[in-house]
Amino acid sequence: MDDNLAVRVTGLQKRYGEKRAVDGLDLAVARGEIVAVLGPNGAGKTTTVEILEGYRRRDGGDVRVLGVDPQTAGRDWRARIGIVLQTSNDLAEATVAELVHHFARYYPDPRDPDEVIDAVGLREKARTRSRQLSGGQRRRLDVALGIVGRPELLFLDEPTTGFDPEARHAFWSLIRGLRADGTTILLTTHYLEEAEQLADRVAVVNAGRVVAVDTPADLGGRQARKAVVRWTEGGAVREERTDTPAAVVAALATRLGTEVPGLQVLRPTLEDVYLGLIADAEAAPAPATAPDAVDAAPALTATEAAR
Ligand SMILES: Nc1ncnc2c1ncn2[C@@H]1O[C@H](COP(=O)(O)OP(=O)(O)OP(=O)(O)O)[C@@H](O)[C@H]1O
Repeated sequence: MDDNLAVRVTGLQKRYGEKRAVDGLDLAVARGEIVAVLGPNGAGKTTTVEILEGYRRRDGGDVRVLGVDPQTAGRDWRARIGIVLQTSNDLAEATVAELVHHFARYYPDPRDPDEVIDAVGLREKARTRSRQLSGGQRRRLDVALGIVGRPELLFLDEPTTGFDPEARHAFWSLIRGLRADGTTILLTTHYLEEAEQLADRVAVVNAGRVVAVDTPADLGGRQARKAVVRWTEGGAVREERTDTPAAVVAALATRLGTEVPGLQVLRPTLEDVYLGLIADAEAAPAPATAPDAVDAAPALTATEAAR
């Protein structure tokens, strides 16, 4: 059944007391795909991921992860998924190498622990105790422990929070390498650039349901949005909305000379589109079923230098 799907969630419900944390969430993740789940604080992302990981029970809906219901899954299933947990304080005295080697022994077909330590950029820190790592280094250790079991499906909950830009780029390369190996990845993030860099598709969650799911390029009709060409003329900023910005720029260059003063071509960034989707979702009364796409135009704020 749906053999090409690593994750299939339909009508997921989870309440904490009166609070509906997840409220009819649908999501499908194909094998080999990277899906980023975006959404504001409290949208229900972590609750959903924890249900998929088998750490929380649901109140309703159907969930299949690698073809199995996580609520009744056993050890074999658990060995096929990778979860990036916060490093336990109990293990603070162990070194990076000890921890990665130790965790590898829990799995039937682990990756080489030393290769994993290299892959997350911790070779220099292999003999360092985990309590002596910086926040970003500790997170890389978390990732190492999540992937050492060679999971078919990896859950990453806000994996690069606290990373410096260089570490974040190194982490993205690591994730692309895992995808190239065929690993399916479900990640939550608040970094829109991270979603754009890594995800094949993004799912936007608001108030416990998915309000849009698409490729980063097409989310919310992004490709179809008009560009804005902006320039300075006669001391004033002028702009034109257009489907053909190159033609507008060429016409301007002919009219004003080759260097058009203050020239900018603006297109909506993923962040613009995301913020527009959330604003629309919050403005709308809760629908009976979540719409696939919302096509109101968010503000254009991004700048893309014209060539
Ligand atoms: N154990 C809990 N008990 C009661 N309420 C909870 C519990 N865990 C989460 N909630 C509530 O459920 C809602 C969804 O929380 P969740 O952590 O899933 O959101 P999130 O999208 O992951 O948010 P963030 O981006 O802040 O991590 C929130 O309103 C939160 O306060």
